[in-house]
Amino acid sequence: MTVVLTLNDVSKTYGGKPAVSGIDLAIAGDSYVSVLGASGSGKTTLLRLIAGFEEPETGSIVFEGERIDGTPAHERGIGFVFQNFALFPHLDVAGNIAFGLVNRRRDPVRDKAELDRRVAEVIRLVGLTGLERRGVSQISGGQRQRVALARTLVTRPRLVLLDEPLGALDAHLRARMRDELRQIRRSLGVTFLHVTGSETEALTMGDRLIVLDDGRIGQFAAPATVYAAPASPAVARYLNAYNLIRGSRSGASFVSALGPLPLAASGDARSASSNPPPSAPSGTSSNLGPAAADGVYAIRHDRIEVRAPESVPGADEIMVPARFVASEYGGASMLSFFALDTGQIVEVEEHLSRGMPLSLVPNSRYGLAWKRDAAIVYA
Ligand SMILES: Nc1ncnc2c1ncn2[C@@H]1O[C@H](COP(=O)(O)OP(=O)(O)OP(=O)(O)O)[C@@H](O)[C@H]1O
Repeated sequence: MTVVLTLNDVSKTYGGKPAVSGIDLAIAGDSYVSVLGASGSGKTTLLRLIAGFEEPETGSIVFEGERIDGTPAHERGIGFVFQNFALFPHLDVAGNIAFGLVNRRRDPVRDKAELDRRVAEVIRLVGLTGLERRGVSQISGGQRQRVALARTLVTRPRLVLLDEPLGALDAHLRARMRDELRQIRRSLGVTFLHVTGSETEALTMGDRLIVLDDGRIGQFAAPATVYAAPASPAVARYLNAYNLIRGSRSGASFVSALGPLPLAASGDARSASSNPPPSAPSGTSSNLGPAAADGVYAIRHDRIEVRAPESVPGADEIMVPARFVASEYGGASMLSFFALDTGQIVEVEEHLSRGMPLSLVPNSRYGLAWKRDAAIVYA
């Protein structure tokens, strides 16, 4: 792996409050890296530090072998695309794309033929052929997004920072642009560092996924690894795919307000006990049940099966009673909400390709069953 960007112990505070803290990171060349995290977790700050719009208070940033912290943004050779594309309204599509190449301080392109060739090349790449002379107010949101991308790519950066680039687009266009962004990146062999608040986008786009947790790196791994084995309850929470139950580990059980949840026999249990005890983030404790204990039991939405309340669980299973509240039909899957006897709401995702789920009656009681070894215990 060739490393294109390294951050060593990078920190930044605003008014004494940490925005990012002690970030260590090595990003491979020719890769797509997504950055996921809650609002305020430091995603934009991280990009601004790399771009050069902010300077770190500690640590160093190395890009293509050269230390760049302290270097002005326009001399770093790093491209960026932001959510509000900030195109020049008085210039047409080609004019917007050419602008940066003509006006950059280092190595401006003044030769008309060379300029036209490079602009045409990138217009073809992002699929804007035929729209070169349109004003940017006369094209669609998706096309404007492509102009913003083209304007960056035409300068041939080795690294492009994208801050919620698809945030302004409608759901259909967003899904299409995800695929296009991946293809464009691959064809150029550049590295994309893409910030998003959407777990779906983060999981589908990146070859690797960084989860930021309160200004620190919560996990940096392949999306499938993060999804299957989140490093902490905070990471699991951002994925929006796990039910989290608070309690503590006691021998072969996890003791919660629901009662003891037996754990898988040793060897099967997936435990994240090497992680520090999770802290209770303010304002979210109701998602975790009673706040008495310092451990967390995580069970993925799609690992739970809904059964008749009187059914008997297998020896390797757990079953808890719950009251059905409501369902959301999602096309390929059904998301159902159940209230446990503790009042905590649990989500169950059933893939409809596996057959039609039980037809559920609101306020009726059911059994929620899962394999003991499907749980992840942070304790
Ligand atoms: N210019 C600033 N002045 C003061 N505080 C700031 C500034 N920029 C960011 N912060 C604070 O730093 C922290 C990290 O902010 P940042 O914008 O990086 O988060 P984010 O993950 O990008 O959030 P969002 O998803 O809402 O855009 C937050 O607590 C934020 O309030």
